[in-house]
Amino acid sequence: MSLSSLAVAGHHRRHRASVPGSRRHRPAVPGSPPPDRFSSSVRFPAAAGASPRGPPRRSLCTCVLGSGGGALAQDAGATAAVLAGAYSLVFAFDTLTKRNLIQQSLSRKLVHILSGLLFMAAWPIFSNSMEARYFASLVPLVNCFRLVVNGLSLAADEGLVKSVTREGSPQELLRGPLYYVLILILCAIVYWRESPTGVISLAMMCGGDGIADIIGRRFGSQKLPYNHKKSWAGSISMFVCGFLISIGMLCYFSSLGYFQLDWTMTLQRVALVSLVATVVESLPITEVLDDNISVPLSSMLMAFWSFGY
Ligand SMILES: Nc1ccn([C@@H]2O[C@H](COP(=O)(O)OP(=O)(O)OP(=O)(O)O)[C@@H](O)[C@H]2O)c(=O)n1
Ligand SMILES: C/C(=C\CO)CCC[C@H](C)CCC[C@H](C)CCCC(C)C
Repeated sequence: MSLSSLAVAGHHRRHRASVPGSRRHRPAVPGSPPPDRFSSSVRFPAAAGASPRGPPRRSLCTCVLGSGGGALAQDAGATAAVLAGAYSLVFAFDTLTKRNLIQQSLSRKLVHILSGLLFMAAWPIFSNSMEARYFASLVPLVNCFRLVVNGLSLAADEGLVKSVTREGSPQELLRGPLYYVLILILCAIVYWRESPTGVISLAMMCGGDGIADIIGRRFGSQKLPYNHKKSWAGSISMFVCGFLISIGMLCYFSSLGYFQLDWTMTLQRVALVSLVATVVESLPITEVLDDNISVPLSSMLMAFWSFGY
């Protein structure tokens, strides 16, 4: 069964399992679109296993591990692989920073951009079991513990501190980076591959906010009238790149069959979410509320209102 067929089958299994009357419960009448406040915005495939591409094929995992390759083995392997990727990413940028090949501030932002987007891009390698999202959330959870242990100076991972902090002080790990991984856990568990809300929220936090910093620091001479710490260049780049990265990730998950969207409506909705997140990020509230909280939460609220799930 291909990834997309797995997604379709798994998706419908979850839908049948959802509680009647809950937002996620939809009558499993083959072919009928789910009741949705936005009517034609979302389409779910007709029936479990009835992949638009014909009879389901064996999954990659089943082919590799044999017919006994279970969801548990697949999820355990995927968790180990993504965790190794997380450590490798931080190690790579620590090495680049140590060799003075990139500045520490750029290293931090590239880790900010790549970590969450690559984590999200890895979601399809997990199985279609109900437990898959919890396996995936183990990766940011392990990094959460890593940040706390080093932030409290109970351990000394110099590479981590250098590649993800602004000034190199361990206590910094307990703010932006910690909020960041907590948002990853939240989106993986609450939204997973079933909702555009989580995908868009992470795209805005990782892609939009990260690029706003890179562009704003470099080209942000024209400051915003209500916040002289932020600039038009940074905010415009956040809106444009946040929009494009959100659409790109939605295309990615849609192409694998996790959801089918009415793209005319989706482009409008994502533009609205990107505008709201950009305005929130531009506000002079960073001292009170970190961007790694305000940007994803405002995106979540707007996306959930727009898409309805
Ligand atoms: N809309 C924006 C966002 C950021 N910036 C530039 O990027 C810098 C850092 O932006 P900020 O969002 O405060 O970064 P943080 O999320 O706090 O990350 P870091 O801790 O690395 O600063 C700002 O001082 C500013 O120079 C900008 O010009 N316009
Ligand atoms: C610098 C950061 C935030 C400040 O705005 C990002 C901190 C990133 C964490 C230290 C590491 C997070 C790793 C991800 C949970 C998993 C990435 C896996 C992927 C395959 C690389």
